Amino acid sequence: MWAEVCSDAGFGLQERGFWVRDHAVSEDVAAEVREEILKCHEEGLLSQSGNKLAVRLPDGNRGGSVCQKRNVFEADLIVDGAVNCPEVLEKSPVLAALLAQEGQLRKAFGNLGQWLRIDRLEQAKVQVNTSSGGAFPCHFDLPSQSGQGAKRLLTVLLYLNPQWVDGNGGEVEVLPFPFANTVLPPLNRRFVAFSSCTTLHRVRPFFGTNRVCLNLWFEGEAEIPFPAPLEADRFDHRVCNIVRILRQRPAELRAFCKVWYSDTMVQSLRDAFEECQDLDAAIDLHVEEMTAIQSRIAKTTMDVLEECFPLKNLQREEAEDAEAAELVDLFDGL
Ligand SMILES: O=C(O)CCC(=O)C(=O)O
Ligand SMILES: [Fe+2]
Repeated sequence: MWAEVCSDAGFGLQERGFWVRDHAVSEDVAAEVREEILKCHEEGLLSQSGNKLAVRLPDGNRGGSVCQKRNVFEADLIVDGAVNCPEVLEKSPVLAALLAQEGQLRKAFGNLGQWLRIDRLEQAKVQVNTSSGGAFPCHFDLPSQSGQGAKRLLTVLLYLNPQWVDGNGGEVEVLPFPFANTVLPPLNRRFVAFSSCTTLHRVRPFFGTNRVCLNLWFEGEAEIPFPAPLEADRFDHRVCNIVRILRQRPAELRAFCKVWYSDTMVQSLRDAFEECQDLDAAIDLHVEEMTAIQSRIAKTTMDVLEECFPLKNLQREEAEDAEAAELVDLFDGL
């Protein structure tokens, strides 16, 4: 049921940590799965989605407070590798068959090379954003029990939105530092895969009717670091050095992203949650933590990154320069 994962996936995943493929399932499968998920939603089998926002508690400790996301409904079908919501799967035979074939995906990702092995489908979720701003704040898909044993590696999203048009919003925005932010419309049959623990992403506010998607989280092993170090001959060598260090230490990369994407993170929190005390407390804590991290980053590092962001391929830049020079020649004689 799943289309082949082609070889350019390996390149995208290793270099940028994400990869996009259209036509990932057939038109018929997409239509049937969408219908099944919407029917389950109509029958009340999906519940409103919440996030635990990190806040500073009155006793000074760091704690969590659950806030509901506006107009986002979901059901976890598989949790820790086991069926969690049998009532949704019983009513959704095509979705159940698609999930039963997740091994095809694992095998296809495994065929990308020795550097990647996907072991099991750890979690699966269906989700409906029902307009009027359903959004997700910037986040990483960290496993809930982020202890030693947790091996969550790859997030896969499948969008089922045949009516989506420009202006509906609900795009997933991937922030694959140090490359440019990538805004991906949730197009029907589109499949987006990324490294779960190192790819910052958010969902922009949605204003259409019923944005449907299937979320899969896979466990596995990848050559470390994942994504890989940048190829030194293709990019600015100073950025390659900084990125190599950050990618080797995913927790540092995530901390760095709090600084680099600070404004986007704050805006995404405001987009996803109603104005409330907990939201203000979460933003205050973000600013506090961001400021502490910022003080640990050397000014020269920030200067280099600011000069080069978003990172461009050196060869392509040279080709663009040559093209621009040709144009100058062309117009010189006029
Ligand atoms: O709705 C989407 O496009 C992605 C949702 C997401 O990021 C999540 O559930 O972790
Ligand atoms: Fe996510």
